[in-house]
Amino acid sequence: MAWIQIRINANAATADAVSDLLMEAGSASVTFIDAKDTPIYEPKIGTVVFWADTTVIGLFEANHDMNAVVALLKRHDELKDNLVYKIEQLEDKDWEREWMDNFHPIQFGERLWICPSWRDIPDPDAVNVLLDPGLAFGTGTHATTALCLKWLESQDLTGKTVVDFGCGSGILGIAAIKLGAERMIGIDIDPQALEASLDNANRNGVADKLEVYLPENQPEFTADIVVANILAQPLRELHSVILGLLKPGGKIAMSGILEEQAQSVADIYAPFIELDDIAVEGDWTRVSGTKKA
Ligand SMILES: C[S@@+](CC[C@H](N)C(=O)[O-])C[C@H]1O[C@@H](n2cnc3c(N)ncnc32)[C@H](O)[C@@H]1O
Repeated sequence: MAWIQIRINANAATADAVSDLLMEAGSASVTFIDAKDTPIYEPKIGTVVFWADTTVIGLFEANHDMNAVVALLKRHDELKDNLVYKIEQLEDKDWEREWMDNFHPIQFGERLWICPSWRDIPDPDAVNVLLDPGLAFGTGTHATTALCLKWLESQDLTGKTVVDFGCGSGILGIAAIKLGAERMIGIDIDPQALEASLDNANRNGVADKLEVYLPENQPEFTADIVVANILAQPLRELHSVILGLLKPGGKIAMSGILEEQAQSVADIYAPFIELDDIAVEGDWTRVSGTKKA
């Protein structure tokens, strides 16, 4: 099917209203993107926070009357005199397939492969994780996930209990199980991430070793290993929660940390963790170490 999209320059105050108007105008989907690459640190659960410069994109069938869409948007008080937008005809292609076509098996370290579940496994003798991220984050293509996967691949996980804090697709915890861990506990604020993690655990035949929880439901326990690929701000703010999940002598790897933020994360964890050297991949880093007794 052919599609047409409208991109509207909005801000934190208008993005929600623009989205509502696009839906009212018949948009098949509305997407928000950061116009200026400014990270938003974790909002409180139940709140929606937009970037100061947010682009709102509405997708319509190609024959939709876009003049009517623009007219509707201009009825909004803050948009009527300064609506900045761009209408683009999209190439007619199968967008879902396009994404799938671009996701290929990737190797991490010596043993580990992340394989899209719809592709052939390149090396049947390797440690293979079959993955379909669904609506959750985590395919292995992002440097932050890659930093954690390489770290997990370098550890002896045999018989260990692993916490995947911010589990997304479950990629890190499931890789840990495939690398020998006995039990994985996934924690995420997003119910879709818990669902994707369970689906991927089933796909890999390891569902009996995996438990997933929203933070408010997680039981009390401590683990041998914690991996947390969230962002620097929540890693700093939640340091006592995250450290509370780790046994003395246990190991932790954290990512989602930009290079300029790494020292501030390391400083907060240094009193409790014997830190390794900070690992860097592109703009992103990994802070890791061993919990002091
Ligand atoms: C960057 S993704 C990482 C997904 C996957 N672990 C990976 O490495 O690719 C971050 C995940 O952390 C979750 N998250 C963010 N803040 C969190 C918090 N405070 N507690 C638990 N999960 C959180 C998000 O919902 C998201 O699924």
